[in-house]
Amino acid sequence: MSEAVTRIQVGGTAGSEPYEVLVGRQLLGELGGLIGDKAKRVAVIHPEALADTGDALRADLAGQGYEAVAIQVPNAEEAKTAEVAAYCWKALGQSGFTRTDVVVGVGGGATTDLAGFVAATWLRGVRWIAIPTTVLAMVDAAVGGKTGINTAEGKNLVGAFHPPAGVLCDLAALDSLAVNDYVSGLAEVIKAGFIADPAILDLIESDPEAARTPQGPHTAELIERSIRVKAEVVSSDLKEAGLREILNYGHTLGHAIEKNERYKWRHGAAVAVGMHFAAELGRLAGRLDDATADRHRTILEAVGLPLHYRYDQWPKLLETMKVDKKSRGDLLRFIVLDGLAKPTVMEGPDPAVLLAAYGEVGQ
Ligand SMILES: NC(=O)c1ccc[n+]([C@@H]2O[C@H](COP(=O)([O-])OP(=O)(O)OC[C@H]3O[C@@H](n4cnc5c(N)ncnc54)[C@H](O)[C@@H]3O)[C@@H](O)[C@H]2O)c1
Ligand SMILES: O=C(O)C(=O)C[C@@H](O)[C@H](O)[C@H](O)COP(=O)(O)O
Ligand SMILES: [Zn+2]
Repeated sequence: MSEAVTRIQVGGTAGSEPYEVLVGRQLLGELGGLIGDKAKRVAVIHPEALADTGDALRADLAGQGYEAVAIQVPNAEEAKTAEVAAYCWKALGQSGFTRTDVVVGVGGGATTDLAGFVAATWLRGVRWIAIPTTVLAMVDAAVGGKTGINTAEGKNLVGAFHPPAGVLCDLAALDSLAVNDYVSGLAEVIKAGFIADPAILDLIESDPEAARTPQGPHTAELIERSIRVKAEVVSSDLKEAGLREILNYGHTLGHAIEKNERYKWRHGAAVAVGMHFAAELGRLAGRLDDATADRHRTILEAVGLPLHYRYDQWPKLLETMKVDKKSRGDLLRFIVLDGLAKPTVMEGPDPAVLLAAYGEVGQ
């Protein structure tokens, strides 16, 4: 018996085209309809780890009459570079890709960020469809239209807001994911819990060990709840004029750690440390109650996410945080909580409080 498909609408306000995020199994039958009949060519951008999936998709699309090409890119953050984007542009140019043709990004968040960026920049913007294959990409990266690549100076420093035409989250894809990558995605799920939907935290805390696997009893609900949080925020503030900044909870320090580790740490792991830091910052500034701050430690630790980073790296991390996209001039800005599900912006925190918060995180 096939499981039900959940459809979550995104956008449709403030001039952005609406699109759907589908969550379920065996969703590939939906792809042809999303691509549409104006397209002649389809480029399937996939990571090395999903070579078979990329080729199967290409063959399927060719069988449907499209001129389909598969573009294989490196795994993980190695794909989010100007060089790899240029490689993709070359492949599109060589296949005669026009404005009515469609890019499909299948993979984790690194691949969908790259594929979306390639689609945003090719001919100043062609349609693209995301097929996220990690928890993190399903609940966060593939939804909301932030696309981009890294530079030597930092994370996602080059990019564009370019929403997809549709997102297909096939839960079966999660079965082949390494446990480390599955757990990394839980950081963004937990983020959605702290900033907007505490029921997510309750579900994870009811059995943290089960939450670490796709076979856990709450997998679909956790993914759907997190997507709804993201969908609601980006639908009202696509270009991060205000509200959308709450999705950056834990990211100011998290991105600095990723850069410091030359992108060898998974994004979710770095964001977990960043959320621990943000919770301590909120607590020490007298905004966040002890129980909610402590809850960050217990839930992140319970699913196996890291809480700590190297104490001696603070000066470098502070320097990197200055180019965070939330910074304004010399003003550092952090998302903190005024309480559970009450995210807010903290501007220009006292350097002594920042250091004290890092004192709880560094070791
Ligand atoms: N655009 C956004 O709004 C947004 C939101 C959150 C995160 N991100 C970005 O997402 C990226 C992290 O994404 P991620 O955690 O998915 O990591 P990832 O894309 O690096 O994937 C992790 C690894 O798993 C492999 N993989 C992917 N799917 C697989 C599967 N089903 N089976 C086996 N292996 C598979 C990948 O090839 C890679 O080696 C970061 O670059 C982050 O900045 C973007
Ligand atoms: O969608 C958003 O907005 C987010 O901030 C979601 C984050 O989880 C994501 O990692 C995003 O790519 C970070 O954006 P950035 O603008 O800080 O690079
Ligand atoms: Zn993130």
